[in-house]
Amino acid sequence: MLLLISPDGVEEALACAKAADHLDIVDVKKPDEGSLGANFPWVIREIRGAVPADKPVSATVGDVPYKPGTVAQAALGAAVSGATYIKVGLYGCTTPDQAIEVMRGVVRAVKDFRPDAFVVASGYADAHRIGCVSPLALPDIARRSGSDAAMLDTAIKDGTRLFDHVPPEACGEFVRLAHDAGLLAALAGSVKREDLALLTRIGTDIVGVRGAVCEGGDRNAGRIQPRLVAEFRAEMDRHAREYAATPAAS
Ligand SMILES: O=C[C@H](O)COP(=O)(O)O
Repeated sequence: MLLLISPDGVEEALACAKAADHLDIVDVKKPDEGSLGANFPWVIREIRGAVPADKPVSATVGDVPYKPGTVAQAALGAAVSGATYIKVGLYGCTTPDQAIEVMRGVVRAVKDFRPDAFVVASGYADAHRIGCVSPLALPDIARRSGSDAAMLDTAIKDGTRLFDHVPPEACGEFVRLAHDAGLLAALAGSVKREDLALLTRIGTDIVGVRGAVCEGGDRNAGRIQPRLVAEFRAEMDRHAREYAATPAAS
C-alpha cells in the first residue's frame, strides 16, 4: 500500500520532504477550499522543487462542479505546474454520465500534455450527504473515462471517517471493482492508524492521509509532523507484514 500525504502548502511540504523515506506521494491541496480544495499553480511548482525528485507530486483540482471544460483546463494547469498525479473530486456530478464526461475531459487535457501522468477520479464516501455520484460507481466512472485510479475521500470533514459512511465490506467491494477494471484503488477520509489493518486486508493500493499525521490529529489547526508520518508508515508496514504472514494472503 502506498502512502499519500496531503500538505496544505510549501511549509508542510518541507515537513513531508523530511519524512520522504516514509511516504510515497506528496499531494498538494488547499484544505480551506474543501476536502479536495485546489492550491495555486505556483505552490504546486514550488513544492515540486522542494520534495525529492523521486517522489511524485499529486495535486487536487478541487471539489469540482459539473463543468467539463472548466475542470479540464484546471487539470491541465495542475499538470503544467509539475503534478504528475491529478486528482479530481467529482462533487458536482450527480450522475455517472456527468462524472464520465468530466473525467474524459481531464484525461485528454492531462495526457495530451503528459502521457505518463496518473489521473485519479475521486468520489466521496459521504456522497449521500452532498448528493453526488455514489461511491461504488467510481470504479466504472474511472474505467470508462480512461482514468488510472478510483478514489474515495470524505466531503465533509466533521470527524466522521471513511468506514462510518462506507463500511469495510463495501470498501472491499470498491477495491475489487477497481482491480477488475485494471485500476488502482485509493481510500481516504480521516483515516487513522486503527483503520490500517482493514485497509490492508481489503487490498487498498493507496491510502490518503492528512489529519492523522498532523499535530493533535487536527487537519486544520495542526501541522504535518515528520515524526507522525514515520509512525504512521511503521504501522502500515507492520500490518503489511502481518497480513502477508496470514494464510488468507496467499
Ligand atoms: O487525500 C487525502 C486527504 O487529504 C485526507 O485527509 P484526512 O486524512 O484529513 O481526511
